[in-house]
Amino acid sequence: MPVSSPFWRQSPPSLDPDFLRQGRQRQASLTKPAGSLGQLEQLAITLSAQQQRSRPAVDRVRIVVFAADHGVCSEGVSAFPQEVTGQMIANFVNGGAAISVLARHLNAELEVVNLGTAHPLPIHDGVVMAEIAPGTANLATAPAMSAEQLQAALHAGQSAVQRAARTGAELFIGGEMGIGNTTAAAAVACALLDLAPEALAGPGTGLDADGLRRKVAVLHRALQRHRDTVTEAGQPLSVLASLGGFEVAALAGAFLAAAQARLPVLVDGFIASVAALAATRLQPGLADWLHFAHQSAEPGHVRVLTALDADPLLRLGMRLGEGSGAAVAVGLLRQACALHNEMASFEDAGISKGP
Ligand SMILES: O=C(O)c1ccc[n+]([C@@H]2O[C@H](COP(=O)([O-])O)[C@@H](O)[C@H]2O)c1
Ligand SMILES: Cc1cc2nc[nH]c2cc1C
Repeated sequence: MPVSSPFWRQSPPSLDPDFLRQGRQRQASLTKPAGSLGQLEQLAITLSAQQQRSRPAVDRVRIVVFAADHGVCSEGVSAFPQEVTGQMIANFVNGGAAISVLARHLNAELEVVNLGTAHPLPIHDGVVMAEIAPGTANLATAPAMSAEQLQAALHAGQSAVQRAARTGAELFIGGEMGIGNTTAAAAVACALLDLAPEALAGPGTGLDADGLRRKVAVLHRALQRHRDTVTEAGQPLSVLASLGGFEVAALAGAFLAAAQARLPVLVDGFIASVAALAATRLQPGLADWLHFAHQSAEPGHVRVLTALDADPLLRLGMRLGEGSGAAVAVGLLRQACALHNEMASFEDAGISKGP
């Protein structure tokens, strides 16, 4: 039997050109001046080509929150203590977190995947256990994870997408929860974009000026510690293993697997976008499958979005993670589909066409 390459080595499919053409023609036929629905027009056209449906829909939304802890927390890089990661896992499944509320109101399915927390948790029904280790190692002093742990995280992302596809999801949202993960995400982005920590580090959950200076110094040490590994060939994977987090790697795996399953992805904030950046560095064709929901208040996000050539739908000053910004943008995708699918054409409505 031939040995197949791992899923992250396989190129995502390209968008269906027939549906792209049909979608453009339909938008041009609707009773509005050409282009007057702005970004909503291309959104509907792209969704139509992604789903290979002339009438795209995002009624069935699957939100997966990947949670994990970070060894770098021992450097004092977060305003919150590490045990909050596990406590929030409980809050997600108990229905009290922001993403729990948004998922309920969207009638979306919410799944929580625990990739490894440092503090023991009571068993919670409804949490998918995919524990890799009780958190990553401290990325300032050691590789955050081994090659095997990286593969386990990528596979955890793929498995979540396979479960989503089995339930007939029409849109995938990958959320994350992990105290300290803005440090890991900033480190990955610095390495991939060759930018200084000052450009990517921000307050995260609410660091003060002293805390932010400490975070920048930790990032400098981390980049120095890993300078040989992160400049090797096969870079995105070595960068993720040296500097990432389990949830960042799982998101990268999930995005790649979603594209392979022809499942459109709505990307959330800073951490999710860094995962998208690593994944598109691995497979540039992934870009066709990603929609960007919002620009986070985390200052480094804009650098990452620019590198991805992304034009996010919203700018609300959100900086929560969990998939919350993406969940808030689902309404826009639904409205883009409704307009595309239900508006009358000039011909049907008997309205004179312009230029
Ligand atoms: O998504 C964002 O843009 C975002 C920006 C800042 C913070 N967060 C969330 O806050 C946590 C990480 O913040 P920190 O300060 O502990 O690194 C993690 O659980 C993220 O989901 C998320
Ligand atoms: C309370 C809290 C909720 C979160 N959700 C995502 N990141 C978070 C960080 C904190 C601190």
